[in-house]
Amino acid sequence: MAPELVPDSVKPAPFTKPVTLPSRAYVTFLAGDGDYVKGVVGLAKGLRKVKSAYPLVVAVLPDVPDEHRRILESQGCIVREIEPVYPPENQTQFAMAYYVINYSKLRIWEFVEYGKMIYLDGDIQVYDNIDHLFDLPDGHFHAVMDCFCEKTWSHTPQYKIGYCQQSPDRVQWPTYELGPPPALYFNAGMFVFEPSLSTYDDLLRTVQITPPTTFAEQDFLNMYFKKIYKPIPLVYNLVLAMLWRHPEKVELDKVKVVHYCAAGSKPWRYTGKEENMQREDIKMVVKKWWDIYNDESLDYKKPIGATEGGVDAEPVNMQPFIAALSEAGAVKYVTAPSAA
Ligand SMILES: O=c1ccn([C@@H]2O[C@H](COP(=O)(O)OP(=O)(O)O)[C@@H](O)[C@H]2O)c(=O)[nH]1
Ligand SMILES: OC[C@H]1O[C@H](O[C@@H]2[C@@H](O)[C@H](O)[C@@H](O)[C@H](O)[C@@H]2O)[C@H](O)[C@@H](O)[C@H]1O
Ligand SMILES: [Mn+2]
Repeated sequence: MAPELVPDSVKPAPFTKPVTLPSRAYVTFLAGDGDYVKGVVGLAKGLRKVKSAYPLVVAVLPDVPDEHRRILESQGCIVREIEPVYPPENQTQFAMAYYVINYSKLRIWEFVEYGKMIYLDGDIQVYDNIDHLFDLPDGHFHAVMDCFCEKTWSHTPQYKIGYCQQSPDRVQWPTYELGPPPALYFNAGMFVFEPSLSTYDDLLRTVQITPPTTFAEQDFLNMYFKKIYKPIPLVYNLVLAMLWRHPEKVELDKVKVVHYCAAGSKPWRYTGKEENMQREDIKMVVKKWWDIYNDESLDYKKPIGATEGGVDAEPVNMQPFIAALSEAGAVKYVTAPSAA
């Protein structure tokens, strides 16, 4: 029977009405029964390593198997099933055929039990605490600007003339011939947003009347939030192509969030064979990802005495804890009357 702890330094605090702050959480998206679940496990462990104060919610499609959901719950994730969102019938050639399923990300606007959320792709890793981003002003859509220089953009006028918003002076946008330059455009692998049922309903209504385009929900979100989009520094979402497309803008040791979206850079599938994948900086960030993924000290441990596991919760052995405290002389404890 665990003795009752009665720290003699504790005085009952004067009763104050608890202040309930709108809750906050990170959220990611998982589809399919493939290996992206490794990305989400890595993300959960990375957020733990940087001591984030907020949970990670995982919006899973129905095709995510129970075994993967259990793995995520065992890593402390909050697993929420969502229904897919499909764009209207279309002949569009998405940059990647599987992008069609990424419209399902829009379901996260329905998570209104949270006042503010930070969305992170499953192929993202967080290497420094970014909890302060939750304090960004409401009423905007905060995300990092994308880069137009990869072949995936070859269908666009900006790619054809070599213009990129990351280095607008490198090739000037020919306003006379082409009109105003494209609006600032964000990468949809990471963004700060406020869930809202009215926005959610409007998003779903609007997506059904918007012809799909190459970058699927990323293009759609850029169009939808164009008026309130606020760029945040690149350290919050390093799209890896920036390393070879705009190296002068990247200080790798200052980067807080790495987005493994360059072709061949997904750590759990890394072979090093694709273009740019033999770069020393790429090999270093892939190793950093694996170091976290393989670090068992970062696995989730149920809080002491947590019973959320119900009847199967492991009885917690309090003795070492009490011994350490009593050695420190911090606590005088009395044995609670036996319940037996
Ligand atoms: O088979 C898939 C493909 C994508 N995703 C999710 O959708 C996000 C967006 O896809 P991806 O990151 O591959 O796009 P990229 O950023 O590489 O263009 C991923 O990070 C995952 O969170 C997934 O769970 N399973
Ligand atoms: O479904 C569309 C996807 O579009 C984006 O990926 C692209 C984009 O970043 C391009 O700029 C890169 O060239 C490309 O490599 C990369 O895959 C988002 O990262 C992803 O979350 C998702 O929205
Ligand atoms: Mn991604």
